[in-house]
Amino acid sequence: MTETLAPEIDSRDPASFPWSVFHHRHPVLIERVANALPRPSAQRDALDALLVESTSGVVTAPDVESLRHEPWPWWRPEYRGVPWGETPFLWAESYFYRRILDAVDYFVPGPWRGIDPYAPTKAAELAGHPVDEELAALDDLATRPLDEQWDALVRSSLWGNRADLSFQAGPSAGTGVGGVIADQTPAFRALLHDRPAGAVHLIADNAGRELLPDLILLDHLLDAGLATSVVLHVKPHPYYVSDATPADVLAAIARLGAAEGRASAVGERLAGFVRAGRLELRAHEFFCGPLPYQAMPADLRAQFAEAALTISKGDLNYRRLVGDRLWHPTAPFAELTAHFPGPVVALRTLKCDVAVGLSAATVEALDATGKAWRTTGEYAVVHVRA
Ligand SMILES: O=P(O)(O)OC[C@@]1(O)O[C@H](CO)[C@@H](O)[C@@H]1O
Repeated sequence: MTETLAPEIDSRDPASFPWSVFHHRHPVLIERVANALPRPSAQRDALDALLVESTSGVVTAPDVESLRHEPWPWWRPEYRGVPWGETPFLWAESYFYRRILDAVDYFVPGPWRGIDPYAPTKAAELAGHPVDEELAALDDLATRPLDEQWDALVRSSLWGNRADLSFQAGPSAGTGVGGVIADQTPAFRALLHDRPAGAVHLIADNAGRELLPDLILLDHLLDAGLATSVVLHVKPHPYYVSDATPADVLAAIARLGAAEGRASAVGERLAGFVRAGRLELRAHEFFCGPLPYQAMPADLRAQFAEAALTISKGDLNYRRLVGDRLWHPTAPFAELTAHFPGPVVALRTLKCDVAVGLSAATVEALDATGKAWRTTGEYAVVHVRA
């Protein structure tokens, strides 16, 4: 049993990955948000002020009016006046993204309310040529044996997580795919193929090139009778850069429907599943909160308790699932996720310091490469807690 809690991650050390996120990645991001749309100068000023505050200042109070949708304690008033780097990284990053929405008047009644600051980048990604190529590959896949199709769909959902737009902006972007360093794909397969079909939930991560393969996987589950229904949990509003919102799901389904070949059939089928209530979209406020999943509210817990299986996508969901702590990388995934109210599968590429569920030999081999294997996105895991 992993009895003692490992230290919570923060961003105070200039040599650390979290520090580089605040000091290298965020300036690029702020610049992009500031320039992707023609913004009034007050918004530009607020974005610049946020960058200065979060890299060299102390946490200031949020715009309380804009937090009216969310329980105030999530935002930890006790961190006011504390240097950002000394607050937990999970909290600080979440709060940073929340404050970007304040800076661009996302919640303020008026013309800017509800305008997703990341929409231009998301739209460009969805319209891009690489998406056509990726979707065209579906035609060939249809001719392969079912087992191979399943593996390919899982792999594509897994590696789709690499295409997160925030990651692309960073200085530590990896080159070349390293591989799956803990692979419980057979157990994942068994949970769906060797048990009576039930409701499958998927906690989405990024829009665009991650959400497309996620939707294709969900379509497969419904079409092949591996799930009776699917629930897709997305963010109720923009959050970490490319995080999927309900609008992004609808855009992705439309993109599939407008594509050529098999992708188009998948898009039409997905639209039909939505109409028939077999694919349900949910967007709980907790998904934009700065807390680990262990602290999820009772109503959300009850939703997952009803699922035959929940699939958790991506790095941030993984951090929230196991806890954003410097666990020993061999700490068992099943133990750290025992709090989750039902079977759970994590499909994640590694993009931060959190690593668990690895064998000692794997950790030794990765350490011996001398690479920052935890943060480059070159490595991935498929973890299962049945
Ligand atoms: O959840 P995702 O999209 O896979 O990854 C999000 C993420 O890579 O962005 C952060 C840096 O901004 C990381 O700390 C973090 O986990």
